[in-house]
Amino acid sequence: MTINDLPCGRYRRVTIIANPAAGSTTDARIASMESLCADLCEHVDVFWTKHKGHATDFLASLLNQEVPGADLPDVLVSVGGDGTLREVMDGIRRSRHRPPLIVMPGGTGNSNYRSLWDDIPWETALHSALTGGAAAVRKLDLARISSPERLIVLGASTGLFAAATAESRSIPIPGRDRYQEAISRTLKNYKPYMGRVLVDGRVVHSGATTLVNVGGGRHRAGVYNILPRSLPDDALLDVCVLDASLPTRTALDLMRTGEHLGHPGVTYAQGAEITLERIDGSPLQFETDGEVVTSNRHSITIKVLPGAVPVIARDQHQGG
Ligand SMILES: Nc1ncnc2c1ncn2[C@@H]1O[C@H](COP(=O)(O)OP(=O)(O)OP(=O)(O)O)[C@@H](O)[C@H]1O
Repeated sequence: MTINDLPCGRYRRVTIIANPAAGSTTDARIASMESLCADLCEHVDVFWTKHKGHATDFLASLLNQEVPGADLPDVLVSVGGDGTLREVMDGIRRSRHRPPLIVMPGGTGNSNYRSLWDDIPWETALHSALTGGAAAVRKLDLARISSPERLIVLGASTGLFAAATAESRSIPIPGRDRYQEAISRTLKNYKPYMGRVLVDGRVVHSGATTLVNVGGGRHRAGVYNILPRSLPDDALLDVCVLDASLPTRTALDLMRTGEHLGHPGVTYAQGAEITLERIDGSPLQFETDGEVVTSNRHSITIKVLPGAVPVIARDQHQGG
């Protein structure tokens, strides 16, 4: 069979990378995805990760093969949550051969999926991505922090969001409701911290800080459109700071529709390098892509990696 004989004529060989430990990645869902791919492509491989970091190692080895004529995938599918996606993107970024990536939901918050596909049913998104109907390849910006080096796909946050991410790990509720519950529990005793935010070296905020979110993706926790101006491929990071002058519950309600912008107590900016500092002597608690990072640091600097990985996203879609 040649590529022109295929039902879609677009991709020949697909590799699905699935994390069995992610919130909603089940055998049944992977079997359905494999079957849809098999209808549209000649060859489908499924790789189940066995441990943390496995997806990165697997892809860095698969996509760096030098064997002439090696049967490399010409499209990849990531199934898991935001942590899985970060590991997949890290593997692609380290590779010579970089096929486009289709992001499928299989996690808890699935914010990246929402940013790229507007939460349409995954069957529709996967079909569009494989056939090219209403979908396009875009070179997604990523970000990184150093010491230790860490890739960021969706975003990083401090304050309330970082504390709620830590809280969420012990809550046995599936899906996005877990983060809602974590935020409610965290809010009961939450105290803002004294912080400063610099964008490309310019101070945009200094004082009592409820949370800072940098991305990346428009949504966090799957439901908060905290960075409504974020574009996936504009070579800029967006940052939103919520200070203590706006009641937090009001701010969270407004964030669901992105209407928090312009309110007193909300600072929004864009740049290539964002520094988040805690200035009251305590360590800065932060998370990246849904994972709390334990450190004694008082500041982190996040730098954009423009156009780092090709992803297939909904066409005409502006989401970040
Ligand atoms: N086979 C495995 N067993 C255990 N952990 C794994 C395995 N493969 C990957 N992991 C780790 O599982 C963690 C959780 O995955 P992920 O973040 O994708 O899911 P989630 O937490 O349910 O989703 P979300 O980010 O949407 O909240 C990641 O940190 C990843 O490194």
